[in-house]
Formats: sequence, C-alpha cells, structure tokens
Amino acid sequence: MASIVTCIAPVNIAVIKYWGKRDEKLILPLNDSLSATLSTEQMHAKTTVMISPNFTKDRIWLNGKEESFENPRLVACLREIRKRATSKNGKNCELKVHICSENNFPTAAGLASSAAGYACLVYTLGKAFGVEGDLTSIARQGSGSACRSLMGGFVRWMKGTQNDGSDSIAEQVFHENHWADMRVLILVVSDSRKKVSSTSGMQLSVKTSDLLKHRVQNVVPQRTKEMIQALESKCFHTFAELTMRDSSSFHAVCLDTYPPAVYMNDVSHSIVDFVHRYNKLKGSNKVAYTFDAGPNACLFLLEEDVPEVVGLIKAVFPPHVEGKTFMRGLPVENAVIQQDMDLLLPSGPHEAGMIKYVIHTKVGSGPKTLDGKNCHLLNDEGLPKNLIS
Ligand SMILES: Nc1ncnc2c1ncn2[C@@H]1O[C@H](COP(=O)(O)OP(=O)(O)OP(=O)(O)O)[C@@H](O)[C@H]1O
Ligand SMILES: C[C@@](O)(CCOP(=O)(O)OP(=O)(O)O)CC(=O)O
Repeated sequence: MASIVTCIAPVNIAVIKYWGKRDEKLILPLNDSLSATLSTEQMHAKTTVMISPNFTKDRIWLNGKEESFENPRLVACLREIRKRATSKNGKNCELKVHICSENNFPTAAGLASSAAGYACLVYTLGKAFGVEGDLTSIARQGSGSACRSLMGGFVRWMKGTQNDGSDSIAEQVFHENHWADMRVLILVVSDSRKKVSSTSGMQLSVKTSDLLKHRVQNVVPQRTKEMIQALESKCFHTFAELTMRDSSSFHAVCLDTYPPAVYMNDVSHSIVDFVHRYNKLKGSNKVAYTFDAGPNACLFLLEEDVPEVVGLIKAVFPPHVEGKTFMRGLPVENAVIQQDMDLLLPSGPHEAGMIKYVIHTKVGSGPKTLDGKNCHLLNDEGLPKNLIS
C-alpha cells in the first residue's frame, strides 16, 4: 500500500549568524546561532513524500523539475530518517520514495530557501516513515540553518561539543506569541541566484579569516546571552542594536575572507544608511536590519511602526511600478511623514526600482502537515501534478 504526506515549513532569519563549520560532513557549526522563524503565510517550502512498493528508485522533483538524487546532503537526510525508522517499523524503510517540493518564493537567492527546503524535507520524511523525537540533528545535515526552521518563534542552534554532532541541535527559546507585535519586512533587492553559496563562502572564511576566529571566540558567546536577555525583556532598542551589529560582524568576516566574499551591494548599504537615519530621527532604534549571504535586507520592527516605515521606504526607494506587486502581505494604507523627509533623504529619493518588492510578514510557527487530497504535489502514480519539462 502506498502512503502519501504533504507538509509546509517556514523560512528563518538569523539575528546571531551561523558562519563557519567545524565539521563539513556532519555540518557542525563553529558557533551558536539564533533566529526568528517567519510565518508560513507569506513564505514557505511545501513538500510531498510518497512511499510505495511500486517505486523502483528514490526520486525528487524541485520546483517542477526532476533533480539528481546524487546530492550527498539529500542522501544523508534520507539515510538518517531510514535508520531511525528501522528501529520502529522495519518494513516501510526498505520502500522507495518519491519527493516533490516547491518554494513559494525565489530559490537560492539568499532568502533561506535551503533552510525551509531541508526542514520541510526532513519533517515530511519523518511523518511518512513514522519517525519521532528530535529531527533537528537530521535537518542540520541538509543545510545547517535548516535545523532552526523545525520550530516556531525564536530558535537557538547549539554548536555542541561532541564529535558525532549528537549535541548540535536546535531548541525553541521563545514561543512565536512571546513578542506578538514583532513584524518583519523583507526588502528584495535581487531574487536571482547568488554567485558564492553560503557553503563555499563560509569554507573560505574558515580557511582564511582571522576575524572569524575572533568572532567565534570573543563576540558570539556574549552577544547570544545579551540577545536572549533582550528578547526575554522585549527591549526592542537592544534587540535591534545586537541584530545590526551581528549582521555587520558577519559581513566584516566575509570581507576579511581572502579573496573577499561580497554579498551586500550599494542598495544594501543605502538601506543600512536609511535605517540609521530613521532611528536617529526617532531617538531610539525602531528598525533593525540584517543581511544573509546576499543583498536582500530583512528588517525587524514593531507593528505600530509599520505604516510609517513602509511609507518612508516607498518614498525613499520608489518602486518601478506602484501597486500590489511592490508591497506583499500588507493590507493597510500607509502614511508618509513628509516633514522628516529631508533628514532621511540628504540628496533626494533614490532612482526607481532599487528595491524590487517588499514582503511583510511576522514571527510564526514551525512546520505543519496539510490535510486533504488536493494538497499533495504528487498524483496517484507518484508523479508531479505540475511538471516543468
Ligand atoms: N524546497 C526544497 N526542497 C529541497 N531542497 C531545497 C528546497 N529549496 C531549496 N533547496 C536546496 O537548497 C539549495 C539552495 O540553497 P542556497 O544556500 O544556495 O540558497 P538559499 O538557501 O536561498 O540562500 P541562503 O542560505 O544564503 O539564505 C537548492 O539548490 C536546493 O538544493
Ligand atoms: C548567512 C547565513 O544565512 C548562512 C546560512 O548558511 P547555510 O545554512 O545555507 O549553509 P550550509 O550549512 O552550508 O547549507 C546565516 C544563518 O542563517 O545563520
């Protein structure tokens, strides 16, 4: 008998960045990291897993196209799930799987698709094979940051000290409702594939950057403690400063890498400048930026400040085409405070189209199983319903 299951999983954005591995194969990090899981309403990976005695080999389709199963990270995740399933129900784990996955946002563009993608893969495989217990140590082997997408709210991935990685797991630090008015704006500067992947960028940093050693030993441990305190007490000013400092510390390591790994571009730096000018005008930190391995900005802010900040973003970085496609996930009308514009725009608005679109979202929950036949991405024969030839 064939069985089929479909799940969705969220993206996460680190406020204390993971950058550098102590073990490439098991994907063990050099430092702890801490992230916010984003709501699946705006951005998610969706994965269907079908197990059937009729299948002759394991197959995977990603965004409508069949991909090779030779990918060692994919193989590792499936092997670990089967290993865990063996001890429970020895029969199913011998059967072959068909996997079909889609992201509802750009893949490999620095928007954490690998995190949502591998979290969803491992979560769905876990459901299909009846595996219980911690899955973060398996998702980690798909992509390090994926282990943080298996839970909602604020999540900490512990570096661990064991050579086998058994203590390098992720845990929820605060539930998604802990800071209910926290909001997130993703400013998409580019959604094309990036030149240097996180995997190879961090490999080179480990080999060549002295600053990375300093970051791992002297910066991250203390900053992580302070970040947890700021989250606990919901002190946005401190949370914002720590978030911005950690983003800059990570990009400084990228520049200290030889040859340098350059992920932020001129638009990213204009966004940094805009945020600092705005915070100065307000007299405290109202917005925080963080950048992953790409030029796109992720802004954290409180709900009450969203209308003003969104209005200002539109004025400072005017869209090419005004309308629904620029602002996604935001139903409210937004106001701009015109009298403050001179301080934010020392030399007038930027040219149109520097920011392609903005996704408005919030902190959300972990992966979910979907119900109903229509939710599956595979048909009764185990082939994708939406195949791109
Ligand atoms: N839904 C998915 N299911 C399985 N694998 C996925 C999925 N989405 C992405 N991936 C894997 O992740 C890879 C993209 O990872 P990459 O780290 O290059 O980009 P990113 O995650 O968008 O960026 P970053 O990690 O810097 O935020 C894809 O090529 C694919 O192998
Ligand atoms: C900058 C980051 O987004 C790096 C993410 O790196 P990945 O998890 O994509 O790398 P691999 O473990 O090699 O797959 C920071 C973070 O998410 O913590």
